Amino acid sequence: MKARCTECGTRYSMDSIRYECRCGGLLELVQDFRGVDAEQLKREFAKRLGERHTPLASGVWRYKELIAPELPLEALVTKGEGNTGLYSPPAVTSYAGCRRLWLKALGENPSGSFKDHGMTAAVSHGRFLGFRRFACSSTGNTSSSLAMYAALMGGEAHVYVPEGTVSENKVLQTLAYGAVVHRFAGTYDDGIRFLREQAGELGLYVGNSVNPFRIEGQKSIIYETAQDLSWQLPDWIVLPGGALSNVSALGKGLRDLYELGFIPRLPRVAVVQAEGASPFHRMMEAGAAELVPEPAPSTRASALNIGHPPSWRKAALVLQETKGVTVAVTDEDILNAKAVVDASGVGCEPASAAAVAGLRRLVSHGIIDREETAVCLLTGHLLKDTDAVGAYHLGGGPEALYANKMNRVRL
Ligand SMILES: N[C@@H](CCOP(=O)(O)O)C(=O)O
Repeated sequence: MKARCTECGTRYSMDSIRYECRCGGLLELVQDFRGVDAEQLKREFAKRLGERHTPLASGVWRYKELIAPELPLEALVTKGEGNTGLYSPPAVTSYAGCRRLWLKALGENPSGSFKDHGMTAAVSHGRFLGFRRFACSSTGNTSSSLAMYAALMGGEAHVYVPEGTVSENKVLQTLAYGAVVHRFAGTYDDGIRFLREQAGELGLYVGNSVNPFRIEGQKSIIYETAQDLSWQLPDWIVLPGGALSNVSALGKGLRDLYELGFIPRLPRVAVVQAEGASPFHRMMEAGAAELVPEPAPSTRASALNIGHPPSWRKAALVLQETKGVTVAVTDEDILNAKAVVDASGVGCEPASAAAVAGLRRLVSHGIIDREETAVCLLTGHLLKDTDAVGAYHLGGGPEALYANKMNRVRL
């Protein structure tokens, strides 16, 4: 396996784990698709949709040839991740305002978030290299996913979670999977800095998105979405932006599909940040070449509470390649959009709803045309943050749209 620095182009052989280049740039794996018969692969991917109880039944490992061809099947740590629903509820489409909208419900993954797509790849690779101890910095979804896969393979998980700003549901889920939870005063960004400096010394395999194998697994999200839509992607892919790993993985997956001829053109990408944690949006809006980190990010969409997203350079490249845009939305916009997604029967956590809120704003500002079509990636499950649900529906949230449906009755 080979990796290349996304900034200076230096190449590395990946016989051991490496997260960054000597220049400090992030790495990406180089896949060699020469000799791949795309039509034959498409048929194979369609056939695997009917598999059950084999590693290739997973919505990640279905695409193994494009993700980690060298990993033996026995090395895979998998729980049937992927295979999530793609829905088109009319209420959400009319709320967003575009002609056709699909919601990719990534919260239906085994640990309840999109992180499972990447984590099955990272933990499988770590196990293949002989690691038993895994680590991450997290706002809660990465930690739950890492803890689940580490437990499945009989390994240890050490997770670094900021104190006070992470949904308790996620912390409890992580603890329940058996992880050692290290809480600290600070943000996700501090945890990443700590692991970048200490993981090697401590013998820890890092499952964050600075790990290029995580990104390889995560790119299957767009493979699966494209396959769900018979390889006809809509005009726009809209997704929330925190650490921006989902944007870099989306970009890599789109490049693969285009290069292989699976899709005839690249859709445009819209990245939505929460106003209180929007360093990437501010950089793009200003046309700046460097990201200025936010020292104290703050949003109710806790998964987006990130001031220094490690993948910002990769994400900027994706926007350049896809003629993409960014937008920031308020917490109020996010929670109102979430109430609409929840009431449609699909449901999601607050950070995911940022995608719908952002789409609505982009349509109302004419940046996305009303006649265009979009997929919103809903990154996490409604039950990931029940405090947000309670505050909105029972605590007189920003616009207690549905609160009047809660009756207290005497029977
Ligand atoms: N919201 C994320 C932040 C971590 O991002 P990662 O892409 O580095 O794993 C979380 O759930 O922890």
